[in-house]
Amino acid sequence: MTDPDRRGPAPAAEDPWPAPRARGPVEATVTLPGSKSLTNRALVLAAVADGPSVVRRALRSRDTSLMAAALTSLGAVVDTSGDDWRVTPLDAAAPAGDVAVDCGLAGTVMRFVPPVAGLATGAVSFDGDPHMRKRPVGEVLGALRTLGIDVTGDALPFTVRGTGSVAGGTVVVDASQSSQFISALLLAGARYERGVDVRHDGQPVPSLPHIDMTVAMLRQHGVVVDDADANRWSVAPGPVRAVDHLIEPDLSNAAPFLALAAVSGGTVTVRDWPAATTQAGDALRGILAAMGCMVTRTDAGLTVTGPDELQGVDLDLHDVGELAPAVAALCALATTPSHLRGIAHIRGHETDRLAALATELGRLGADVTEHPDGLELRPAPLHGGVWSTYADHRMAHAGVVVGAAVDGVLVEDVATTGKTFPDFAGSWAALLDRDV
Ligand SMILES: O=C(O)C1=C[C@@H](OP(=O)(O)O)[C@@H](O)[C@H](O)C1
Ligand SMILES: C=C(OP(=O)(O)O)C(=O)O
Repeated sequence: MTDPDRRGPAPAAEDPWPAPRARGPVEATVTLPGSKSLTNRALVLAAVADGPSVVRRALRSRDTSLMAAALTSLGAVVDTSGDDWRVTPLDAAAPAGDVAVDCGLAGTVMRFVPPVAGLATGAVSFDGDPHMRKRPVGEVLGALRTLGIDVTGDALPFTVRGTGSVAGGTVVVDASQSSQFISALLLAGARYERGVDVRHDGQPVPSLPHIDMTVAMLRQHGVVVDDADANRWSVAPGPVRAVDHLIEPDLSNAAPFLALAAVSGGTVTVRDWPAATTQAGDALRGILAAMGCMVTRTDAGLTVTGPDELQGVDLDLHDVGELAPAVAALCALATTPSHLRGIAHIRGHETDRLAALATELGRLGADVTEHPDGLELRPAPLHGGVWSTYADHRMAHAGVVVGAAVDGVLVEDVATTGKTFPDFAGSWAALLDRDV
């Protein structure tokens, strides 16, 4: 299985990586790579569209390369040679043959590609990294069976046998573990004979902005989506118009960079911050302001200036759980207590993030309590030590944020950031005037 961007093109960092320390206020302007969520949606929509299209300034990272490879194996042509990726959609009539899809550790590949595989012809077997076999996908696979697709299995490894057409119809899923269950069924649903009508039944769906992103992008492709009622999304059958997308910078990956301003009392600007966006990372503006930062958006981008004393916060991060690792790192460095709640679902992310954050922050001296759905942190002096990342890019982000403020933090496998950010270590070290 191909895995070209596991380490990115940059020289491998020392492992464990001595996280560079901010010796004073960091003053920097950064240009971030494109959004993973936007790139992988744009690729899926291009693969089921009615003509060729271009994904401009696509993110080139492990997750997006795996998505491009997966769609290619289903019969789409994805030319990733330049910054703008050119996609020719898959031809349902042309047998893809029996192929294998590597999901790596990408939730978007494991959940968004099986509904597309039903539209190809042939047996498509899915597998991924060891931890990926533990991440939930059974609700999506059960829904696909209800919609008329032959699927064997309830977790990785599983097989989808596509026949080139899917009946579609109504399904009920419990998406309380991941919003991606809903997005997955909506993205390809217009191409099903009866479209798809998805209802959620269960505890509240997390990460709703990501479903809004899916719906907004479907509408850009001319797909009719009814999301007027809570917990119900209905996609009318019809063509998915080919549309070129320009990918915004990844605002969730902005978290560690803006956090650097917060912990060093410096000023960091992230260029090209969109004035309007469906990205969950936009919530960083409010979160950092609540922690005492000065946050301004101008034509130059989003600028954050850190306070003299970082304030703790009491926040429900249910909608923006992917920000939790970086925010937890900031809370551990704050001068007042914090409570992060509503994020039980992040136990099903790249690792059990609540357990991982409690363990790693605790190991460096943080006063942290792990709850079933969150973390409580009280001010405590932190010290250096090894920070394990559990193959989780956002655990690495949290580790380097702590390491910017505390001497002697050694971040294991910082290269795991290649999941969504090529050469993260190089970009981070450059801000702190250090070679990798
Ligand atoms: O659809 C997407 O692109 C994503 C949805 C969210 O997943 P969950 O709903 O599982 O939290 C988010 O955390 C993930 O990083 C990306
Ligand atoms: C949860 C995440 O990723 P995935 O798309 O693999 O679910 C994440 O990037 O924080």
